[in-house]
Amino acid sequence: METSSSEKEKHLAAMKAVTYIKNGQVIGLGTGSTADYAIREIGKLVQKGLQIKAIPTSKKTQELAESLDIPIIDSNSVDYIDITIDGADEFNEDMVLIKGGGGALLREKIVASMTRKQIIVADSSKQVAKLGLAFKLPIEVIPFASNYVMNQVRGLGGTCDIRHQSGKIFVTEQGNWILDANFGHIKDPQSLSHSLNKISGLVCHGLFIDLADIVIIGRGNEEETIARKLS
Ligand SMILES: O=C[C@H](O)[C@H](O)[C@H](O)COP(=O)(O)O
Repeated sequence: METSSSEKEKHLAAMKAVTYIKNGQVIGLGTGSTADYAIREIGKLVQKGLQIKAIPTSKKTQELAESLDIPIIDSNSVDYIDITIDGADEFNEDMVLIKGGGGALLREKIVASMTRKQIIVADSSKQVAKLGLAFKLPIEVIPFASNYVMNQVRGLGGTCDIRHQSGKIFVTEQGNWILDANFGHIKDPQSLSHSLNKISGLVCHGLFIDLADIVIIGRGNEEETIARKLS
């Protein structure tokens, strides 16, 4: 499975993250290659007797969890989630994230909002001094509104492309489209988030602000933990 140093770093971060899980908790399962390492580790712990219930953030994650016999529950059956372990495409020193590279940002943001302790796992390449330069900001839109939203994004100083996959428009699990928006260096994520949230037809954007409680970064042969607040 581990083919490169970044895979090793993802694995290290994921292994550390699962140590936060306690018996009886409701666990949010993120989406992506880093979250997958944590899900596989949770599967091993479940086989050894750990009792948890899990809420997946995508069909792919649900399928992986089910294949490992991790019990799945409906997101509407609980009022909160104890711990979620998820990845990120970028994060900065303020623990502001860009997510959505895999197109799962909407369910990921809902799950993060329901979560008491959101743990982000990442390899060291995801840590950036300037958000938005290396990775474009994913924006989920209702297809009917895509041209309108693109014009509004232009008005905010960004350019964007409709995401394609295998020559076709990428459709999210909610039936929406993703715009990958380039704002250059996102100097004021709060302000941009606020402006984006006001656009009709824009369902969700990939800026996660004040949602991460802990970021665990794999760095070489070790992992490093950054915590936003004590709990
Ligand atoms: O939509 C996808 C998610 O936001 C992922 O958590 C993000 O893209 C990071 O994925 P990976 O761990 O594969 O780099």
